[in-house]
Amino acid sequence: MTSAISIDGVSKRYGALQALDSVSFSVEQGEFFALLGPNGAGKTTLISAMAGLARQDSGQIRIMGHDTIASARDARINLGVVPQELVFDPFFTVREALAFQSGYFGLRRNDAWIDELLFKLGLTEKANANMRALSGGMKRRVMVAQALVHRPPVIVLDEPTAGVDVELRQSLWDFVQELNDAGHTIILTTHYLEEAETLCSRIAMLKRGRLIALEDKDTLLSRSAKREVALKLSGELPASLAPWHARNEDGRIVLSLPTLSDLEGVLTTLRGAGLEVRELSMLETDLEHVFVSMMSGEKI
Ligand SMILES: Nc1ncnc2c1ncn2[C@@H]1O[C@H](COP(=O)(O)OP(=O)(O)OP(=O)(O)O)[C@@H](O)[C@H]1O
Repeated sequence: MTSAISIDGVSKRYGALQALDSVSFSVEQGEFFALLGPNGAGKTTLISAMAGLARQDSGQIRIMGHDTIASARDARINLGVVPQELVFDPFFTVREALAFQSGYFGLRRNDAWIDELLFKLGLTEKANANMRALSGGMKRRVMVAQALVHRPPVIVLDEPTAGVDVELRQSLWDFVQELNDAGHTIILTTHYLEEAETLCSRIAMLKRGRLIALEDKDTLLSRSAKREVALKLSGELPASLAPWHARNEDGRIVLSLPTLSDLEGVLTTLRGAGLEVRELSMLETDLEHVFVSMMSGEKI
């Protein structure tokens, strides 16, 4: 099956700044994929190149098999991008904005789908309101609707929940999840790691324009999962275990073990030192921890 998105050796410079450095990866059809990275990592640059808004210096991007440069129009028709910034014409009503966007894709009779989008995104009552009169969250919903007017199979959301309240965030995710269930491929960039953790099945991480990780969420989590152990002891931690001492937390000593099987040795050492283990628990690792570790260059 053709990949939804295939990115092959894509590089882009802005003057002396290498915004993207030989980035390659593919997103398969039907995936819910997360693209994570700190500010300035190159996420928006990559999305702009996918959408044909910026041109890479080298490398190739294909959307549903269509090259974003050689077959720009076919590539664009297959892609819906919800931009990070709110871009709109303040003089249009919501419905007009969506009709205009449909026209851009050559769709003249698109009212039924526009009505459905308005309904699904809770915008029905705002259909005839001017864009400038909408709250930020409502404008954000219109951005999502705009990206979907041409029913693209591949949908990219560039930090869609920035500045969006909890309730809207949840309804937005329900809707995006519905689209994914219906077979749409979703690529999401977000700073809310818990969103990526709950929604996405595969995660790519960019750092200074380079792809530093690309893995199944579960693999990524299990790479460092459950290797921290919190202990309450009857006395001081023996000096021989000091190298594994990560921190103290809530009156407990947290050890960071290279592998889980090292726990056996730890317990033997503690017994040998005549110490009683009053409490022992494994600490769960969440994506946030993995992310921060990888971004700080720490080995996990
Ligand atoms: N048009 C441009 N001209 C010059 N430099 C640019 C331009 N667009 C982006 N950059 C630079 O390229 C780098 C990557 O930016 P980009 O916006 O792609 O990162 P990002 O990962 O999307 O960050 P954020 O999370 O802040 O949106 C940054 O250092 C940015 O300053």
